[in-house]
Amino acid sequence: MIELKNISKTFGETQAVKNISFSVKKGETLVLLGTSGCGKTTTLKMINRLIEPENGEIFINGENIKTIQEEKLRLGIGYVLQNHGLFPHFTIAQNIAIVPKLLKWDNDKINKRTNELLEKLHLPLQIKEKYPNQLSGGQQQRVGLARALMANPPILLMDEPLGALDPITRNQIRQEFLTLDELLNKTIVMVTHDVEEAFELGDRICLMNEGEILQMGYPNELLTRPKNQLVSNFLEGHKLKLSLKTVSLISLWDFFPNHKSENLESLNAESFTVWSALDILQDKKTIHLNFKGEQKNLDAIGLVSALEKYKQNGTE
Ligand SMILES: Nc1ncnc2c1ncn2[C@@H]1O[C@H](COP(=O)(O)OP(=O)(O)OP(=O)(O)O)[C@@H](O)[C@H]1O
Repeated sequence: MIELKNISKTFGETQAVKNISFSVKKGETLVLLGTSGCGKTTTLKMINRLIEPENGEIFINGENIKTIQEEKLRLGIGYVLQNHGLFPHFTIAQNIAIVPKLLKWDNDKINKRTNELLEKLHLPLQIKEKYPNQLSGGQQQRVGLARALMANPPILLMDEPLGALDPITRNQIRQEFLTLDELLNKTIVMVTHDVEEAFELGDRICLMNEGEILQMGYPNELLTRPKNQLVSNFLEGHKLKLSLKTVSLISLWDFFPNHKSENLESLNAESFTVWSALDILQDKKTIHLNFKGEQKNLDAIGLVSALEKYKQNGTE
């Protein structure tokens, strides 16, 4: 779907991107992860030609993007900017309608689609007549996403979409991203410096450093088979949490104590990782779970002991 071949970009003395190549499959979310200044944003902006590379080529669906007229290219690519990028003197409705106006949609169609997206993104319809600075940071960020999704582009580029938000709002919107139907079939390239965000949202991760790719792979691969010490060091402080987030409850199922739940209402074990189960167990003493017709009760001690057994079994 998107393919970068030997791409480089230099600004004056700074080699921002050094001969990188990667591809993103249709429907996949690829996260560009790395510390500030490693070349993530420059890479992203070369995909919609906001920046032109000096070497290399980029293809979308096999077509070299140099041969596609810039405006036409950008109409097929939604772009969510760092700090939302809304125009301050436009109302929310006007901000959201920018691309549909270029596509010459009639007002009725724009209005219907706007309402549909505001609803899906949990935004009240009254905000349409407001200006960006009358909205909270989280609402502005959601509007930025709505604007990018309006014309339902097959590709979405997102630059630190949650960067300016407090951790709680950030976490909340992150969860919404994971379930939003509008994002399900999109090919997404997202930039972040937040390791947990990358592991939660990315199907694959491209870890960058000083304009180069350190490692590209599935979250689990980076965690369990880091290519070198730099990758390992980058993930070091997050390893425990990330590994708990990648272990699912069903992989521990056989190690859970085998007494039946008396409770008729139980949760599907398939929806949980060890991390999310621990999160619930902070408030509740026991979780009632079901998996393939079996029911079990789980408390924090049972969970930790199952995790130990799982590790001893070498299944990690
Ligand atoms: N227009 C520009 N002119 C000069 N230097 C630039 C320009 N854009 C980026 N750079 C430099 O290129 C390097 C890569 O920048 P880039 O914005 O791609 O990094 P990044 O990984 O996205 O960082 P951040 O997370 O801080 O946005 C940095 O050293 C930056 O200072």
